[in-house]
Amino acid sequence: MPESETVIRLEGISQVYVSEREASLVIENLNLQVEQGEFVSLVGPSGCGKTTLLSIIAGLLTPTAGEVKVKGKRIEGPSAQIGYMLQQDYLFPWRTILENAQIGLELTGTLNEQSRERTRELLAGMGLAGTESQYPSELSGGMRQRVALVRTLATDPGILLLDEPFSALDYQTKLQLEDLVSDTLKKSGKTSVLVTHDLSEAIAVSDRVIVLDRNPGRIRREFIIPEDLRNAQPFYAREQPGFNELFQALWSELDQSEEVRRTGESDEPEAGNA
Ligand SMILES: Nc1ncnc2c1ncn2[C@@H]1O[C@H](COP(=O)(O)OP(=O)(O)OP(=O)(O)O)[C@@H](O)[C@H]1O
Repeated sequence: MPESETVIRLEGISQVYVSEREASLVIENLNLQVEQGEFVSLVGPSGCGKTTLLSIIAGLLTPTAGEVKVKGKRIEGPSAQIGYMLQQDYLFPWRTILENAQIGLELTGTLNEQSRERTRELLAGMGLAGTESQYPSELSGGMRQRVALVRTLATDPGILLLDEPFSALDYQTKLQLEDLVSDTLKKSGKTSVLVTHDLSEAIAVSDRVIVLDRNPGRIRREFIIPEDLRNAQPFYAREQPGFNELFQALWSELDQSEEVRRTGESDEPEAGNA
């Protein structure tokens, strides 16, 4: 088994948001490592700082304390090696599908015949061949989200940050897209961090699921997903033995996390922030 390589390293991350009325500690002394090719999901109660963490990893937000390293180098701003995909597709309605998909290439000055061809291939791989000259309004929600994924992958980032990318889709489309995304990212060896509220999605697509506490955001517990679940396609992982037990364990951890919030008590995280 090859030695793992740490791609993302968060060290002692704290984030305080300051408004006119108050300062709130949203994340406290959080440490996290994500290895090359690993798929990690972050789950936790609303407001525990999941999106804030993704923004910090993406270099869009400088943390109040601590540092982020990507492949050993400190992140100080947005980087071409990190792609970010959101709940909404944010496609430009006046651009065709191909023009939307290659916008990152234009912005990074890397649009050429070769990268355009690669984008066409990515569209075809997502079942979108033939839509290149159509406009976003002519596509379904699931198709648009696939275009958004192609746009993110077109610049070939090594790291993918996914902030609830499936949550606005109907259930069937969501399951199909989970399979497609998981398959595409695994085959291309990307390192991925997904934020989701859907526990079964987190179990089905991840190598590791991290449960966060709120007030302040800290790692409460992490779950390593067993190999047979990891090797199954997300759709079928849900039918594997052990899936329901894992779901219950995660649910219970989340419930306790909510309980901490409701009572205002501090609870020692079981797995620590390591
Ligand atoms: N720019 C900001 N300024 C001040 N407070 C902020 C800012 N962004 C987020 N917050 C606050 O920080 C906390 C964490 O927000 P964040 O969006 O990171 O949480 P989350 O876990 O992603 O939430 P959700 O699951 O609801 O999307 C929330 O209380 C939010 O109101």
